[in-house]
Amino acid sequence: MRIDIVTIFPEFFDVLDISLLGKARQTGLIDLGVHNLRDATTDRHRTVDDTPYGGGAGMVMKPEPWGQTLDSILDEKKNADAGPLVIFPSPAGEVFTQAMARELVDEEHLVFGCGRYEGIDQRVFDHTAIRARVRLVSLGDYVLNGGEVAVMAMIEAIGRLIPGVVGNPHSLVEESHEDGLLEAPSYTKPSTWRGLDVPPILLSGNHGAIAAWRREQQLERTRRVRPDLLDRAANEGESPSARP
Ligand SMILES: N#Cc1c(-c2ccc3cc[nH]c3c2)n[nH]c1N
Repeated sequence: MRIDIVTIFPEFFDVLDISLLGKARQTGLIDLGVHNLRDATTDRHRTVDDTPYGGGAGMVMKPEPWGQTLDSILDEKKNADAGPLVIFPSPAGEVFTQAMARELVDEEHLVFGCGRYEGIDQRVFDHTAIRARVRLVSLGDYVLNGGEVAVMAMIEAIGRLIPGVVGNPHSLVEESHEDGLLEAPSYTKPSTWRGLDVPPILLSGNHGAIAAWRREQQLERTRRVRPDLLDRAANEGESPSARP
């Protein structure tokens, strides 16, 4: 997978040199390009923002540096459907979910555009949508100062699903949200710790009973902590376990 990131804080993504994603880059599973939006400016101060038309607090990101930077990433010869998917993190976007991560891991090329200030001039989204598929995506219902944190989270959630990135692919299946439920509690040695025992079923060796116990734990935890996930599954006509 090719990933391009447009940002005014390129050093923010230095962390993608380490851990599993860093290894994925070394082995060629992920090809990453980070583009400093200020490199597309022409003034001495490398200005990327200006005051908003219509007034209002804060500053808006100018369209010109975005247009020039995206020109260097998007292949004009490809039609919009054949080219990369351009994702702009935005509090006004569709909420990012594990299902979306699973959908996006099949993309050959993702471009992430990190806004700052009060956001990006709307014409950047409109013009980009002429030449590429565009999605505004939100990390959740809270306010961040820019798109970089959201892009980091999305890249990790998507990148770890690329075959070969995570050592044991089976571990991807038994995680929260993979089957529409929260994961069951986990335990390891010692069997007693500070007077707290591991549930005896987990020491029984009865794998069928262990699987049933874990399933019940998932359902109980999801009912208690995230009943909305059960509602979502019901509305989508799926049993929580029905993950494609
Ligand atoms: N994704 C996401 C976001 C943001 C966000 C994204 C981009 C910019 C650019 C300026 N401020 C931003 C906030 N806030 N909350 C979320 N869940």
